This record gives sequence, structure tokens and C-alpha cells, in this order.
Amino acid sequence: MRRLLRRAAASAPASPLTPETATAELRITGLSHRWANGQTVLDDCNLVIPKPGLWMLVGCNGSGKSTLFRLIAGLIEPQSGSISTDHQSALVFQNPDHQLLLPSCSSDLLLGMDQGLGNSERRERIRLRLEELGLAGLERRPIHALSGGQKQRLAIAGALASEASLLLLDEPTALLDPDSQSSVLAAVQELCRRPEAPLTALWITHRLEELTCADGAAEMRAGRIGPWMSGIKLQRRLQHGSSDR
Ligand SMILES: Nc1ncnc2c1ncn2[C@@H]1O[C@H](COP(=O)(O)OP(=O)(O)OP(=O)(O)O)[C@@H](O)[C@H]1O
Repeated sequence: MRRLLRRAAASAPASPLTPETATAELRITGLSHRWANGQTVLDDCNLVIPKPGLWMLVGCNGSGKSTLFRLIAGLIEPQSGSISTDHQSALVFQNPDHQLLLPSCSSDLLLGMDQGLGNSERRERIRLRLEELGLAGLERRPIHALSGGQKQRLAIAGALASEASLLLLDEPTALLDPDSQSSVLAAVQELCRRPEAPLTALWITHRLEELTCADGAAEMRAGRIGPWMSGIKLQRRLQHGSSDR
């Protein structure tokens, strides 16, 4: 398996992995980020995703959640600290219309696929990706004829078409009605809990009811990440206005 290790240029060169590092799906150590205007957005963040599953982050606007995702996805280089994972990551945004670029379901999935694959292999992968997101048989469906929930599930299928196994979902249900919200959440939950090759998903939400579906949940506050706890426990804490820190 590939292991990606991004660390700040100023820190020591990448060393052989310790056994402890090797078992985590994602390990973030001492990660800080400051914007050019001097604002510290992430302040010595530490996070370990110990196993595949659906892991949720909550935090008020501006607490640094999306910046953290951009660092994990490699869109920004760490200024200090390190990010280590075996997985290829892919981002899924709030609005699938910003992510779906081609006119039909299959053409959109093709875009993210390894261009070296043969036609039958591509067709089979498209079929599988659609099936696992509850979109079986919609290869030729124009994207404008999908519901909001179907579009978001297609965006997730697109992320997986690139062979990503670490999904970074940034408020993927914020624009959806309750039924579509449930369909997206259930689809991701199933992918994260399937017996074979379960995915690891990190999911940002402001919808506290979603926390009950998480395998673990943590709060981001002023650029720091709190400890993992059960989604129900974090939900209760936030509803009652208390916090660990
Ligand atoms: N490219 C940038 N340059 C300067 N500041 C930025 C940049 N991107 C984000 N910020 C600032 O960093 C802070 C954190 O932004 P971020 O988008 O990570 O927060 P968030 O927790 O995802 O918020 P929200 O819940 O509103 O999406 C904000 O104050 C934002 O204005």
C-alpha cells in the first residue's frame, strides 16, 4: 500500500514509519497553519483515525474544518506538523453541482478514472460505483435529471472512481432535504461498514442529528481538534452547551 507522508519542510526528513503510525488510517501530528494575513487557523492539531469507518467533525463557522480537509487532500502544504496516511483521499463538497462536470452519470465517472483502463474494465467499474451508491442502471441518465440526493451520491461515486479510499466530505448534506440527507448518509455508512475493503470517511457536519451515525465524533474549536467520542455523547454535549475544552 502507498503511504503518503506530508510534513512541514522545516521538520526532520521523513523517517521509517513506526509500527504505531502504520496501523492508523490517518494520523495528523502537531499540524498548524497560519494564513498570509497572520491568522492562525489550525493550532497544533492532532488526530488519529484508528480504523475504517465514518468519523465526524463538528465546529462553528471558521473553526478551521475545511482548511484541515484541504491540508489532508494535499491542496495546501503543511507549515508545521505532519499528515500521514496509506490512502488516496478525495473531497466531496456541499454542492454537487460544483463537482459534477459532464452531462451523464457514466461520463462523469469516467472523468475520474485511470485513463489507462480498457473499455470493458471501465464499464464494469462504472457499474459497480453506481451500484454501491444506490444508482444502479443510471449510466445514461443526464445529470440534470437527478435529484439532489442522487447528485450527491454520484459525486461520491466520482470520488471513489479515482480509487480514493479516504473520503473527505465537507457538509455533504447541507443542501439536501431530510430524505436525500438520509440516503446520502446511509450510502456512506454502508461503504464504511462493508466487510470487504471498508472505506474511511471523515465527514464535516453542522447537523447534530447526523452525529448518531458516526463511529466517532470530535469537535473543532478555534483551530484545535478535541478528542474522539461517541457521536451521541458529542451531540448531547453540544446540545447542552458544554465542551471538554
Ligand atoms: N485562502 C484563505 N486565505 C485567508 N484566510 C482564509 C482562507 N481560507 C479560509 N480562510 C479563513 O480561515 C478561517 C477558517 O476557515 P475554514 O473554511 O477552514 O473554516 P470552517 O470551519 O470550514 O468554516 P465553515 O463551517 O463556515 O465552513 C476563516 O476565518 C476563513 O476566513
